[in-house]
Amino acid sequence: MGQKRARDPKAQVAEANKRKKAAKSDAASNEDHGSVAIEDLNWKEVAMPDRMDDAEGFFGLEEIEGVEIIKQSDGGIHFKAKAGKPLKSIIKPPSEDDGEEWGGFSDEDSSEKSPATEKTPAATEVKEDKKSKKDKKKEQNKAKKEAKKEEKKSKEQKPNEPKPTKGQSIKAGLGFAALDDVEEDDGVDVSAWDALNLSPEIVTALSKMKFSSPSAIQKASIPAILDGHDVVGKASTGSGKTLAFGIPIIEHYLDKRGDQEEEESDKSEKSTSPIALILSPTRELAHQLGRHIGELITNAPDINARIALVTGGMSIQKQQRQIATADIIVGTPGRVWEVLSTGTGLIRKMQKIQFLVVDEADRLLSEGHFKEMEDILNALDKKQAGDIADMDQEEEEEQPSQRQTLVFSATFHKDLQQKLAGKSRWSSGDMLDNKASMEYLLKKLNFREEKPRFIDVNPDSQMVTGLKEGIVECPPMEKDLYLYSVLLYYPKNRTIIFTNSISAVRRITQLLQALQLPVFALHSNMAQKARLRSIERFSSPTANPSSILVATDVAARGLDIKGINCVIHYHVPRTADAYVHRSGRTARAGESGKSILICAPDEVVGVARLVGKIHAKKARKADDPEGPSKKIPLESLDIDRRVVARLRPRMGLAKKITENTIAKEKVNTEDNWLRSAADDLGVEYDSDEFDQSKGRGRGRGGGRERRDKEASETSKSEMAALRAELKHLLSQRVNIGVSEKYLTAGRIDIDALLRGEGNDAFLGHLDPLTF
Ligand SMILES: Nc1ncnc2c1ncn2[C@@H]1O[C@H](COP(=O)(O)OP(=O)(O)OP(=O)(O)O)[C@@H](O)[C@H]1O
Repeated sequence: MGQKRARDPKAQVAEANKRKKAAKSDAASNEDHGSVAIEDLNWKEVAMPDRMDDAEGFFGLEEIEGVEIIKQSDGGIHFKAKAGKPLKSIIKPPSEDDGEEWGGFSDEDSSEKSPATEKTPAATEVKEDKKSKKDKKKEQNKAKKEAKKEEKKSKEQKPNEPKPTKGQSIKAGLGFAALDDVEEDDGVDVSAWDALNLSPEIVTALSKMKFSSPSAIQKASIPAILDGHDVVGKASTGSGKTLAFGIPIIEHYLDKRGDQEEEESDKSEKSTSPIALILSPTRELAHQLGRHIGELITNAPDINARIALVTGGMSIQKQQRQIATADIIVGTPGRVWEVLSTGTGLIRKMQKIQFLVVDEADRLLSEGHFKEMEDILNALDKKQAGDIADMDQEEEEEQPSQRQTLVFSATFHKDLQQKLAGKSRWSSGDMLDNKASMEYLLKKLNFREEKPRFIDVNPDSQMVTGLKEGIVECPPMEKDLYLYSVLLYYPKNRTIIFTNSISAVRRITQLLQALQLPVFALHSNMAQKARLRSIERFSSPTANPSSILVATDVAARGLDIKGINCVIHYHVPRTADAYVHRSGRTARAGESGKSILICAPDEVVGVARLVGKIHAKKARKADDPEGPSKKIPLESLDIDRRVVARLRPRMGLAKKITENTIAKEKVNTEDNWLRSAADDLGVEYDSDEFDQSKGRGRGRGGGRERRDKEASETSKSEMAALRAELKHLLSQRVNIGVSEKYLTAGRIDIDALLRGEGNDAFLGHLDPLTF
């Protein structure tokens, strides 16, 4: 039977000293007699869920298994191993301090581990000694790095090896086959990274990934992070922010591994405290961050850092097991908190992290994640979730943390930016509004330095270079028609369409499906697996190059999908930042792309103001003749009226089919719900009777329901007829004022069409849109 004892934390230090002095001789002599004293037993702390960390009475329980109690003649109690178990299975192994490594420390120094003595001069000495040892180790590592680098360089400098051009080497998008095998000799010249003095392992990975030079944010942030600073990084979408923090994390992993190899060479188990916690606002983004950093690890020789993904939709227990052995944890705040707070010992592990990364920080700190962020930050700093009103008191208790805090985004609203840069003071008023909550969280981030390094590599422009911005104005009821027209203008473009509602995502997806376009949906009401499947299908390298993803703003931030050429805003974004992030799904990593707003006339003024705000700084600099123009770079795109007219019939049919399908689904859902409610009540459900009693079809408010009901009653044969008619129309090219008999009269480049080039959706000459 397992034995338990209460552990008195105060007596621990003294007991440790006593135990240590007596351990060797006593253990040896007891072993001879087959019995062991209580203090020599290999006690194990009883694990408690982190939420019960402060549970009085349980705290400090220890247990041991496989022992038998022996009463001694002098009344004392000793223990021996149960029959069949070796004695050593119950004896405490020699402590770390017993090793020769830290020779020269007295027994008193062994209490260095106790928090009570951590700040004594002796402990400081130990720390300093450790530090100098660390420094030495670092120097050795550096020397090793240099040597390896030289070796690598000489290998790389093969004669006649063509150097890739910059454009060739930069490719956006990880694709989902990102972890595919990479050819050993497939690397590029990476000498442009030399100034950052990275480990050869990482340089090799960068070469294999074909990242020939660091991006501006990487060049500026990596050295600052490696030097131990807190960093707030701002750079445009798709500019490589992930590796700007990912590379220093892996560098730290290598350093730590080097230290451990030396310090733990005599230990059977390696320490598994994680190095970094990376928080992201959405599941997709968390997965992508994990994949991107994972790609760096996979391509680096001899790096086995483990990444745990902690997002909703997966098993909590599994995630807890993964965290226990992970080096890097990437997750969304809600799930991270759920997993940490219900786990055992996980919070304590997390308190040892070296890096806390808040990606898409303006979103994480401002919106909807307040509670979980607060809980996580409190837990990291060993505080209980506090009342906001108690902030002043908490302020006094706050100590700068040891970890580095890295905060990144493409957008920081002015106020947040100033606060992060330490240019404006924290307000201490009512903390209940949004702005105040954000400030409160910022304080909770607990930077280790008074002012973090604020690195803004694009202070004058939030929009990425290589992006063209356009606007299509259309009648309010014809957005679908104009959307379809734009899609046909750019038939071989991978496109994301953003809407402001889940119902719009559902409707537009069905509409475009009816029009036989390769379309996928993404919104937060979808099951996790369906969400990942949509992204995977949309982004797969083998997917149709004209694939379309219809999404809410859940896809607006961070998603890095290869080859997206076009972003369409079906609904005007609600904020300027949303416009920046949505548009940033294209024109990534030096590529080009276009962002098109579809607007009703009454939306145009608001849109112009929104886009103007984003480009304001650039426009203000227009006094400089070499500088950018004062004009807002938003092209008005004219869709040929003939195109719109020719597409109207097919759009009419597609809309009818979609409305009928959605109405049927709705009525079925409602019927199912009523039927089960009637079942619960033990009454019979008659839909006609219910309709009459509800007055369906009569009076105010009955119109929509009536239409739904009528639509849902469209017979199968009517639907089949609609589908057949649409199919027929879709099988034909859209004729833009040319008769089939003139096909060969030089107005159409038949050869180009046969080669699969040009726009084969149309018959006749069509002026391209201005971009
Ligand atoms: N040094 C580099 N050279 C070339 N490509 C790079 C480099 N660093 C990163 N990339 C690629 O650039 C793309 C964008 O990177 P990342 O997703 O980190 O951008 P981001 O700045 O975080 O964008 P967002 O603000 O939209 O989240 C990725 O496909 C990545 O593989």
